[in-house]
Amino acid sequence: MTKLSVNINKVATLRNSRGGSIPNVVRVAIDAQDFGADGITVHPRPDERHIRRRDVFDLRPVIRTEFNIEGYPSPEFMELVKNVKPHQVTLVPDPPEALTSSAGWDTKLHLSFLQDIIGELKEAGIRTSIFIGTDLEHILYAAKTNTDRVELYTEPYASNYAKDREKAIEPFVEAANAAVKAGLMVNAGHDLSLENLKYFNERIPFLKEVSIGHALIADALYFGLEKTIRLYKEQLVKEK
Ligand SMILES: CC(=O)[C@@H](O)[C@H](O)COP(=O)(O)O
Ligand SMILES: NCC(=O)COP(=O)(O)O
Repeated sequence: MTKLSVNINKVATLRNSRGGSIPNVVRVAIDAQDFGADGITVHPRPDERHIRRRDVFDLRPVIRTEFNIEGYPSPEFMELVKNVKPHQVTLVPDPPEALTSSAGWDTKLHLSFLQDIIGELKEAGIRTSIFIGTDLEHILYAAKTNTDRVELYTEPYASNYAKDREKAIEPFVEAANAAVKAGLMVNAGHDLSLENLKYFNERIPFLKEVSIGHALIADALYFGLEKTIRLYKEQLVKEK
């Protein structure tokens, strides 16, 4: 079954808005795993707008599922992840001022850089994933980086889902098949939600993991975290 990694960036956003420790990010990570999350994802951005460096160290010992840390592989980021040693690092090409992640890597242009970074992470015993779009050449070059996985950037799917879901999913099915053919495993994330997740998972049945944060935390404001995680997990159950 496709694993659900809950991204708790937005819990930290709420906490930081008042400068205290409510909601408690570590408590939410513990409870999210108790409620069925298969992993916890964080994206410690350089400006610490939500997840802070301190959070990453505080979270590590309470992760009994999988810890996925996303980010641009700056020297500071690499020092952090090699220190913390999460199960997986997802490399994202975001510039420091990015509002959110809005593109995957040009793996052809950055091949040598990514090969070096992935070599360092693998040497540290960390599974690697590259955040990527559906350009088939980028998928092929991702395989040349020696990464374990790619994470398909799903915002274009989410934003076109309501208009025409068959059209929206097509490039992702093609890219996912090309990735598997190139020996890569496939993750996915960004703007996945209760509305669009089930169809995405049905059409790409070999998906290893989805990481979901913004919509899931927003849904938790209405349904509560436990019910919300259950609802998202239900979207990932494969029909017999
Ligand atoms: C890589 C990705 O698509 C998301 O995890 C992104 O990291 C979300 O970042 P924000 O929570 O800062 O929007
Ligand atoms: N890698 C995607 C992720 O972790 C969460 O993205 P979003 O659900 O907050 O858009």
